[in-house]
Amino acid sequence: MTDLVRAPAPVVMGVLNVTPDSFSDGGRYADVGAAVAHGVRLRDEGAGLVDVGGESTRPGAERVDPETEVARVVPVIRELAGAGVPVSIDTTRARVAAAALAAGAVVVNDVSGGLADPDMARVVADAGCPWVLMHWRGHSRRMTELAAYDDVVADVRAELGQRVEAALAAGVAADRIVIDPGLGFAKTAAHNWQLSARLPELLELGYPLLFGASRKSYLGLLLAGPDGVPRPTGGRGSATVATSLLAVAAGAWGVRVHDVRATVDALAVWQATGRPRLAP
Ligand SMILES: Nc1nc2ncc(COP(=O)(O)O)nc2c(=O)[nH]1
Repeated sequence: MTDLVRAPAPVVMGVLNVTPDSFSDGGRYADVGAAVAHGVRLRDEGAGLVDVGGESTRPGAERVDPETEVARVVPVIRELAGAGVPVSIDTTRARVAAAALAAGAVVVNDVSGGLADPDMARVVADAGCPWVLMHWRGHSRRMTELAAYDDVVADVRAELGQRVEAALAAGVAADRIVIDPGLGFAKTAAHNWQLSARLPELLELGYPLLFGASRKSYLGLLLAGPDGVPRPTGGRGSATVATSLLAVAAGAWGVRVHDVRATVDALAVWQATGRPRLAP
């Protein structure tokens, strides 16, 4: 297994959604050949991981059955792994994760942090692979109810801590765990900015942190024009690079992005400048 979690940070995780309805690139890579070509391109641009997802995680997106999800991701993962591309599987289902690992994936990226499928911890523990535990409050359109926090950073930290404890209790090794604040999942734009500004408080949990802001709607709101219309997803690349770089400077282990080259270039500047840190 690739010990990515011990890899020198920062890791750039390139997004490869093989779904017809993902919010920013839905449908573009539904064809296996196109998907594999894009995954290889992301690796060639400097992605340390290519994150393959077969079910849109967009709030309110139609769920797909496990068979469909497996059919979407396994052929792509098998070819990417065969081409030497390190792959993470973006799924909340143990069965899909197991099939993806068997096809050559080396990391499980679980937006539910293990909540959606009680079997996921066993699959990950048996595989001995890294497991990204993202903060999540369920598959739901009811964003406002789910986005109720006293202090979003303290609450996310506490809930991620619970997910970590559950993973450890299930036999997952501590050095295989990566945490993720889950930007945009049961969070308002204000919550996302508070989490971005206070990442060191999440890092106090003692685990590598993956930061996933790429092209998300809160960036569109920030960049809205005078008419109040949010910037479309295709125009959020610069803001994504900026917030990803700031997250790395604050101590993030990795960033999950669509635009790998731009991110890798920005991180090269950060490295050349001596890897300056944001004061906690
Ligand atoms: N670990 C992790 N995984 C994720 N998977 C999907 C999305 C939704 O974005 P997409 O539809 O562009 O993939 N965001 C995350 C995230 O923030 N963190």
